[in-house]
Amino acid sequence: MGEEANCNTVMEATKAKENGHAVAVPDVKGKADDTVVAVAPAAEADPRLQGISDAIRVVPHFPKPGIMFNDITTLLLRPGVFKDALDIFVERYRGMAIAAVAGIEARGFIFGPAIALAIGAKFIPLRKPKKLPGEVISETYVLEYGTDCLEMHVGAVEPDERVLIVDDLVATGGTLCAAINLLERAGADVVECACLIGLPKFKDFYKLNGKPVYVLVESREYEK
Ligand SMILES: O=P(O)(O)OC[C@H]1O[C@H](OP(=O)(O)OP(=O)(O)O)[C@H](O)[C@@H]1O
Ligand SMILES: Nc1ncnc2[nH]cnc12
Repeated sequence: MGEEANCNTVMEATKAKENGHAVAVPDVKGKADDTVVAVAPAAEADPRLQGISDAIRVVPHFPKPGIMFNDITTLLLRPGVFKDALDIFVERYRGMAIAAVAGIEARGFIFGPAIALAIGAKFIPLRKPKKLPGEVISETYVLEYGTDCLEMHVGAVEPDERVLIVDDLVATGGTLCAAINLLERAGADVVECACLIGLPKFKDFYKLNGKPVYVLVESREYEK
């Protein structure tokens, strides 16, 4: 098994496997991992994924030059596609004894609560600084430029509770790493991270700090 990525590095790719055949995932750190895990269903096998990809608008040069912004608000305007995305996650996580879904502010709040309700789990908001009124624990993380911070209420999660982390998109993985750290510091058992969108080189299934990251579609690098 390969060395695992940590929160100060990019994610490490793994070999993925579904229906008996391994899928080689690009090795973003230059070192492959022999871990064999499941992947999201291929677009050919699940037509819902193409619809999800098509419903996400790519906005060039937002919020700054050079960024191809993946805008999920266009997907939200299409209830059938929105539901498809939620259904895929619910189909995956139902029956996995997940006690809590932790959503990352802001866009993780759009998907996380619906998934939590559907699988019978509680919802934990992981918020940006100074938004939560109670006692919090905080985790600072590095962005492309500068730093940010996530906070969680003390007592939101019990030790050993199985937790799923939800966000809309994984880019560098810094945000998910901070979320994993926050939950693990509180004693939670982070089962997996789930995102609608991953950067192309991180698509399918890979690990971050030892935790699987499940991604439905890769981000498009062009305008539609
Ligand atoms: O993998 P990373 O490089 O950490 O980037 C992914 C994060 O970036 C976006 O949030 P953003 O920080 O823009 O916050 P917002 O949703 O509050 O606008 C996105 O919703 C993820 O949370
Ligand atoms: N390209 C992108 N689109 C939307 N949100 C993002 N967060 C980080 N990179 C992003």
